[in-house]
Amino acid sequence: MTALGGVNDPEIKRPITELGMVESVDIAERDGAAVVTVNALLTVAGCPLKDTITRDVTAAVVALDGVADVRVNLGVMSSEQRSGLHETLRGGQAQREIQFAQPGSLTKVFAIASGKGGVGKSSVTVNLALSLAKAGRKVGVVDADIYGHSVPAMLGVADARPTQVDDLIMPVPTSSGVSVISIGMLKPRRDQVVAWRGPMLDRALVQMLSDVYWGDLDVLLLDLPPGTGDVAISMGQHLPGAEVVVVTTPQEAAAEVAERAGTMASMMHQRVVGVVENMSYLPCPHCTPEGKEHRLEVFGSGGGDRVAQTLSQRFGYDVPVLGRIPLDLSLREGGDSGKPIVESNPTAPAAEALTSIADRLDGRGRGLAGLQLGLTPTSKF
Ligand SMILES: Nc1ncnc2c1ncn2[C@@H]1O[C@H](COP(=O)(O)OP(=O)(O)OP(=O)(O)O)[C@@H](O)[C@H]1O
Repeated sequence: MTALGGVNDPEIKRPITELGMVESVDIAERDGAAVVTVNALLTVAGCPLKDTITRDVTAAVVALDGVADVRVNLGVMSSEQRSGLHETLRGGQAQREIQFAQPGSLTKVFAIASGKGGVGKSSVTVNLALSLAKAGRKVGVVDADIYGHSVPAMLGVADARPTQVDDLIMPVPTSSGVSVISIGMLKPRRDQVVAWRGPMLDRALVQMLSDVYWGDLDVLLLDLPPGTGDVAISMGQHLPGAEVVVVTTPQEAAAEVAERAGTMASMMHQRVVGVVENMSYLPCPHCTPEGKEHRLEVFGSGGGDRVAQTLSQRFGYDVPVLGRIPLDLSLREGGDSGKPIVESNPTAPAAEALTSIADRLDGRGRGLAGLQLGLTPTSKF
C-alpha cells in the first residue's frame, strides 16, 4: 500500500490509495517470491487512462524486493464509492464555488486576451503553459475561446473528452503535465457551433472553473476569445483577481483593438500585467549569421510598444512589453502537431522569447498595486 501511495491518478493527480481506487491487494507465493494482484477501481467504465494506471501500478509494485510478478485487475467504482470520491475531492464542501476567486487562493490566474483573432493568443497560451510546467509549476489551462477552441489540439489532446465523476469533471491531462479543459469539450459534438448567448456562456465559464477538479494549481491560464465580448465580462465578474496579458501583432490596426481589450480588463478591475507582441518580425532566411540579422517586418512595427504605452498612460501604472515573438515556421508546425515549440524546438528564438515571458510572469509576486479592492466606505457612528 505504501508503494501504491506513490501512484497518482493521472487526472486527479492524487495518490490512488487516497482516492479509494485500491480495492484490495492479494499476495501469493510462488517459488519463494511474491505474486501480487492489485484490484484497482476506475472512476468510470472505459476510463481513457486505464493503461497509464495499469502501467504505473505495475511499475510501483514490481520495484519492491521479492516481487516476482504483478497482476492488475481493473474494476469500476460503484455509485456509493464514486460519491465517496466526490466527497473527498470536494473536501466536504457541498457548495459549488470558484476556488481561484477565494481570498486564500494561491493560484496565479492569467487571462490571455487579444483584440482581434488570429494574432497568436492560443499559441502564446499553450507555450506559456508548457514553459511554466517545465519550470516545475502545476499548470491548468481553460480554453474559453468560443470561436477557436484550438488549445486541446495544440496540446495534443484534440479528441479527448473529460472524465466525469458525478457532477465533477476531471481536466484532461496532457503529456507535458499541463491539465486542460476546453469549451469545445462541453459540446456534445466537436463540429457543433457554440451559438450561445451571454448567460449560457457565463454558465459554461463557471462550469469550467467550479465543476472541474483542478486540485492545487500554481498557475491557471485562460485563453479568452478575441475582443471585448460576453466571456471577457463574465471572466471579470467571476475572477476579479485574474491578471491579463494582452497579445497583439505589430500592426497598427491590431494594436488599436488590443488597447480596447486591455481597457476592458481594467474596467472589470483586473490588472493588465503586460503586452506580448507576436509575429514581431521574420528573421530573414537569406542573411548569413556573421552579418547583422536582417528582420523582415511582415506586419509592420511598433504595435506592442504602442499598446503598452497607451495602457500605461490610461491606467497610471507600468504596462510593459513582456516580449516579442518572431514569426517561426516551427511555432506553427508545433501547434498543428500538438507539440508546442517550447517543447519541440526549445532553442528557436521564438521558443526562447516565450520561455522568457513565462519566466517574467512566474517571477511576479502577488501584489495589490493597481488593483481595486472593492471596498465600500461605511459611515461612522
Ligand atoms: N509567431 C508565430 N509564427 C508562426 N506562426 C504563428 C505564430 N503565432 C501564431 N502562429 C500561427 O498563426 C495561427 C493563428 O494562431 P492562434 O490560433 O494561436 O491565434 P489566436 O489569436 O488564438 O486565434 P483565434 O483567436 O482566432 O483562436 C496558427 O496557425 C498559429 O500556428
